[in-house]
Amino acid sequence: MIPLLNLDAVNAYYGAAHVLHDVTLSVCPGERVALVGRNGVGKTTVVNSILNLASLRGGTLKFNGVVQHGLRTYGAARAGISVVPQGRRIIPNLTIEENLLLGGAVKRPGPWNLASIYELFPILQERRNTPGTALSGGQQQMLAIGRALMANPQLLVLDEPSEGLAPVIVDQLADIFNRLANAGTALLLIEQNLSLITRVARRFYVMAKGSIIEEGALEGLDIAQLHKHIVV
Ligand SMILES: Nc1ncnc2c1ncn2[C@@H]1O[C@H](COP(=O)(O)OP(=O)(O)OP(=O)(O)O)[C@@H](O)[C@H]1O
Repeated sequence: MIPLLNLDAVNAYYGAAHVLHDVTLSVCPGERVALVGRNGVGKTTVVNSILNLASLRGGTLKFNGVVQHGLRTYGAARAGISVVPQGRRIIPNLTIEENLLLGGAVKRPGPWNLASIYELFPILQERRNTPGTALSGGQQQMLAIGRALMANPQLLVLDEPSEGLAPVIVDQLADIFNRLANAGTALLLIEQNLSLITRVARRFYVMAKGSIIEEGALEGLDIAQLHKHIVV
C-alpha cells in the first residue's frame, strides 16, 4: 500500500539550526498514527516540514507516493493533507463561518461542507456570525478541526489538539477523531495526552532530540513504555 504521507530520512532546519535528524515516518490510508514526545523534541517541526515551513536538507517527503517540494498549507490541503495546527490559529477578524469557508477554498470532493460540519458541531452553526476567537478553547478546537475537514482531507494532521482543554472536552475530541477514522480519514495525532492517544491511535512513533527513537503498535503495549517518553 502506498502511504499517504511518507518521510524518509528527513533532515529539517530552521536557518542553521538542525532540528530533525533522519526522521522516517509514514501514515497509510485510513491509519491512526500517534507521534509522541516531550516539549521541544521536534514534533511540530515534522508538521512544519510537511508545510515547508522548516527547510528540508536531505531526505524525501512524499504525498501519495509523489515527492513534494515546497507545498504550503493550501498545496498540502489540495493534495489531501490538512493540518489542525498547534494553538488552533483561528483567524481573529473572520467569523466562524468565514474561517470554515477558508478551509473549503481547495474544493476537494467529499462529504464535508458547511452543512455537514454544522451537523458535527452544532455550536458552530449557532454562533456562525461571531468572530472565531469569541469561542471557548474547546469550541475553537472544533472550529480548527471543522476548517481542516472542509478540505475533505485523506489525512488529518492534528498538532496537540488536547492542549489546554478540560478532560470532558478531550473525551469529546476522542469520539470525534474515532468517528472520522471509522469513516476512513487517516490521522496523524501529535499528542502528549496518553488517554487520547490510547483511545484513538493504533500505531505510534516516539521522538526525542529530533529523531524517532521508538515505534510500534499500541495494542498490547505497556503504557508505561510511552509514559516515560512524555513525562518531563
Ligand atoms: N522557527 C524556529 N526557529 C528556530 N528554532 C525553532 C523554531 N521553531 C522551533 N524551533 C526549535 O526547534 C526545536 C523543536 O521544536 P518543535 O516545536 O518542533 O518541538 P515540539 O516537539 O513540537 O515541542 P512543543 O510541544 O513544545 O511544540 C526546539 O528546540 C525549538 O526551540
